[in-house]
Amino acid sequence: MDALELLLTRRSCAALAAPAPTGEALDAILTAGTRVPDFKHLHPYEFLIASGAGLDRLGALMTEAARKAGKPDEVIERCARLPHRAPLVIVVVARHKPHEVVTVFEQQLCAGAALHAMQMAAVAQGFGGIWRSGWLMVDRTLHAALDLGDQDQIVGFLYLGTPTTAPAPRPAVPLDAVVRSL
Ligand SMILES: Cc1cc2nc3c(=O)[nH]c(=O)nc-3n(C[C@H](O)[C@H](O)[C@H](O)COP(=O)(O)O)c2cc1C
Repeated sequence: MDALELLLTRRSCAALAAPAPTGEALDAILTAGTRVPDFKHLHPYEFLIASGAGLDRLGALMTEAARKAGKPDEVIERCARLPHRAPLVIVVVARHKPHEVVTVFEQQLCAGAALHAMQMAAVAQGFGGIWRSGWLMVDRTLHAALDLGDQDQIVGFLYLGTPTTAPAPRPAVPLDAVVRSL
């Protein structure tokens, strides 16, 4: 797919089924995540991959986080199923690298860019995906369970798989609503 066409027509897809990207396709996706703009090349990110039994493990950690957070029963019960909305979930983490110039925020932006680059690399290979967040993205119990430090931050859950429905084209944002000449 032409790069500009991909950028101008991209859609997320929440309706995802097997097969998930594996092997060389998955390697290309992960590599795309490492090709993003990265001030001082700190690679301030980590990609945690869950598929198969890994989805169950991630769901169990989310369930435990919901329990510890005192969430209502229906929220706790739903957590185990959350990761199973796609055959592959990549938890994208901003892994803080202490640096005298590059701030925590800049490192988080880099990790967010990595997430989107991976989503686009998946689409370019015929797969689909969606960037998800929610309260679990900022829950420190889940962070600790994933062996993340206090300065680390999950920036999103990238759900990937094969689209079961083709998303409709998205209405264009009028440029004059978001662009201003200085
Ligand atoms: C930081 C971030 C967090 C998001 N969290 C969610 C989410 O938890 N659930 C969801 O349905 N969409 C979420 N979205 C939006 C979807 O990723 C997607 O952009 C949206 O469904 C619109 O589809 P489109 O990308 O094709 O326009 C999030 C987007 C961003 C950038």
